[in-house]
Amino acid sequence: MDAATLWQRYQDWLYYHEGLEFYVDISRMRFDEAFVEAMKPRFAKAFEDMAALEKGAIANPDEDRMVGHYWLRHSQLAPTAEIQQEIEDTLVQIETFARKIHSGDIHPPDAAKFTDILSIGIGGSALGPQFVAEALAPSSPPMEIHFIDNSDPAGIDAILLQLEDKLASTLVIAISKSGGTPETRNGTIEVQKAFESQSRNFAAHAIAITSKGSKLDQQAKAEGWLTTFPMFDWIGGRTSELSAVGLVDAALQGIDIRAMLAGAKEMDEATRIPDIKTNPAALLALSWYSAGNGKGEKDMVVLPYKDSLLLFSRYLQQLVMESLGKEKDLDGNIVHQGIAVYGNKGSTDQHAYVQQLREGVPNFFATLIEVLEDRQGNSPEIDPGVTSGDYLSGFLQGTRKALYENHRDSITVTIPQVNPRTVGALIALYERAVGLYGFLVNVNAYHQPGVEAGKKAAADILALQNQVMAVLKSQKQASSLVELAAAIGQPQEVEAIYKIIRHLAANHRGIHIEGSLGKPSSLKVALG
Ligand SMILES: O=P(O)(O)OC[C@H]1O[C@H](O)[C@H](O)[C@@H](O)[C@@H]1O
Repeated sequence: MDAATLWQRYQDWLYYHEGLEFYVDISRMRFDEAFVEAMKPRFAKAFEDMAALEKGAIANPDEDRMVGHYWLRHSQLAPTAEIQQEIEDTLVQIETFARKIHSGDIHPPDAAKFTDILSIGIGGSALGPQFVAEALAPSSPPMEIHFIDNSDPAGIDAILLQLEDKLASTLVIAISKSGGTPETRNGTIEVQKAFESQSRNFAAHAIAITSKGSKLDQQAKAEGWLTTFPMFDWIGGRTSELSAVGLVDAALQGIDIRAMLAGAKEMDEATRIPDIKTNPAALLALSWYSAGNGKGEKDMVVLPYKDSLLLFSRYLQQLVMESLGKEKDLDGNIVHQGIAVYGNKGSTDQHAYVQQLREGVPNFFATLIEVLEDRQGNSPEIDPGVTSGDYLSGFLQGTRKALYENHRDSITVTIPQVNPRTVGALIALYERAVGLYGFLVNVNAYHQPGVEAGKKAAADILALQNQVMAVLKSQKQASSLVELAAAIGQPQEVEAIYKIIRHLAANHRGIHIEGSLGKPSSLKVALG
């Protein structure tokens, strides 16, 4: 395509949202008008399905659930007055709580104010709060946030070490929709023990964000935690950033949560329009479909050219991959759908893997996120008349051009600044694009049956470990791994038992080993 035709294509396809000053440019995705025409009937159906979802249809049929994250920022859209009231009450509850924490009206037993937040959660109960903290926390926030998002003991230690001298003024927020996720439970128990080791009353430092009646909810109520915030049944983990899950952390850090919600609401209005060309989420879904043939044949590489948006690609990884990565479509056909997402930030990644993007296996399309404002205030000159921000902007344009010239497509999303309103809008844009794409390829974007298999297998390993320990306790002589497996009645699990023993031995858990760990068949294992 010559320069004049490309410039015309740019102008023809450029989306601009006046109020949000938000641009989406899909001109560097190589689809043609015939493709757009062919997609129109599918989009017409997707727009209808989306409208039904927003009205409260059971859009997550396997779990028999409504899908209501759009109501969070426009409560009047909720299908019942009761849900509308719950949304509004929770928002007021969050704001009142944050105000009282900041003022010291609610304070810990041994300090005048809470100074730090320890947010414990995983998946959708961590990624949104982490992304928003990185993007929006002010330079001197009223409270500093820390996260535990794994069951890694060394990771937990690192966070507890940071907080060792500040536990007296630390507010712990346990976040789990189900209230039973093991990683979150483990982190919470370890933190509870850390408080107890300093003879502090954990309950007076803790709040929970969880579904009503969950195990976590019951624990918080039974132990008299400071308060609880509800996680609604009709909100999925990966679309929960604008529910209490994300808003409590954000409000406590002094982030304007009403502005986040307002930005999301404005974007929702723009992405509700049932017309491909004037709907930015439809433009993204169209581009994803064209890049990967509607089968996810190309990965989505996300490159925000702004350090504070570093975690956006990680956040999108769950939103896109957990929503779209499905074995079966809604009719039960095996489809193996999905779109792989990865990325960190530009131009940093230019010096890491852009070499492969430009010249290597062409199995991706890029999404470049551009922020127009370089920094608040003036920039020093690096070269005469040139700032660091000019370089960054040049690198973005350069990468886009170099990729396109070598037949690598890209989308560019441009926002004026990173602020609560634009971040809310970005979240809403991608939530809607994922929803529309899910309808286009006919998958349930709101369940995650595949995650359960791994969770169940992990629980089986822990059960096996208990059985191994019970057998070892009852035996005087050392046993081989094969003998142990036979004693448990699970001869097929020798390899799993070997790995359990190796892990226990590395952690001083009373296991005595003879033989070489490098030669599993040589091992004799006993307690003591
Ligand atoms: O909020 P929770 O119930 O603890 O769930 C946390 C996460 O765990 C699961 O494995 C799901 O796949 C995620 O969608 C969810 O966000």
